[in-house]
Amino acid sequence: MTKTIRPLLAGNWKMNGTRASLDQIKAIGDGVKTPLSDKIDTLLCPPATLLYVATALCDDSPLAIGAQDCHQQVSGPHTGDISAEMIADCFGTHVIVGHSERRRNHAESDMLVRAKAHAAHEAGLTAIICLGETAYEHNSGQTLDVLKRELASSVPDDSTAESTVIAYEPVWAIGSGLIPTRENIEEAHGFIRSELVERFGNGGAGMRILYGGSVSGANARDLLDIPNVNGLLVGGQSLKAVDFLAIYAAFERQFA
Ligand SMILES: O=C[C@H](O)COP(=O)(O)O
Repeated sequence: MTKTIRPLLAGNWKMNGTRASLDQIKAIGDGVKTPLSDKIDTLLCPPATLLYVATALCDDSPLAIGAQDCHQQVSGPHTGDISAEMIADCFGTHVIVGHSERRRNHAESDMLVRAKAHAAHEAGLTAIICLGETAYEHNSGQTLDVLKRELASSVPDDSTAESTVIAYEPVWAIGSGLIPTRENIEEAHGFIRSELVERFGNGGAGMRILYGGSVSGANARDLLDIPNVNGLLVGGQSLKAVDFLAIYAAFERQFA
């Protein structure tokens, strides 16, 4: 772990959560109010329907609230979409773009992801840009080729350490209970770091690289111990406060 990079614990609720789940958001917001919260950034991305209420609910908490996607344009005839400006208007500070579920379910290309990340930057949001190989690509030794292509095509030129977070999420590890080996994660994150430094210099050296895919309270500390893992992007285990806070506790142990 590069200790000078401030770690980030981010939760992605995906298409889960209704008003009945607001008590979980409140409990997470309260649970991350600890003496170490000045060393660890925390973020929760509920569905867009809960975004505005969630930001109000966590007003007095260090927990940031973000969205799971944005349109690449500011406004216009795009039924069902939301813009980065709308997220900022709800006091959201981050937006996930290029998650593999959107790349797969909505045929999102690298260039579209790049445009969405750029739109996020223009709105003053931090873009969390997701990358990662499929099981086939993993098994056929193409992981680094995929990461190289996705980094070059999905990350906009205006990216900085403040405006951009990279999330490495092997598609086959998402929701499967499977996790790459420590060596695989170290290699992937080290490769991402070297590509970022080559392209963005100091900005790339300071950019956070999160690992995502079957993260839990049981494996979080081991993951955080891997060089260039600057935080975690959590799906299923972010839905309940008790699970998310168990992962937060691993951050506290690692960075105390
Ligand atoms: O955005 C989160 C990831 O897709 C990971 O999901 P998961 O923790 O349920 O495997």
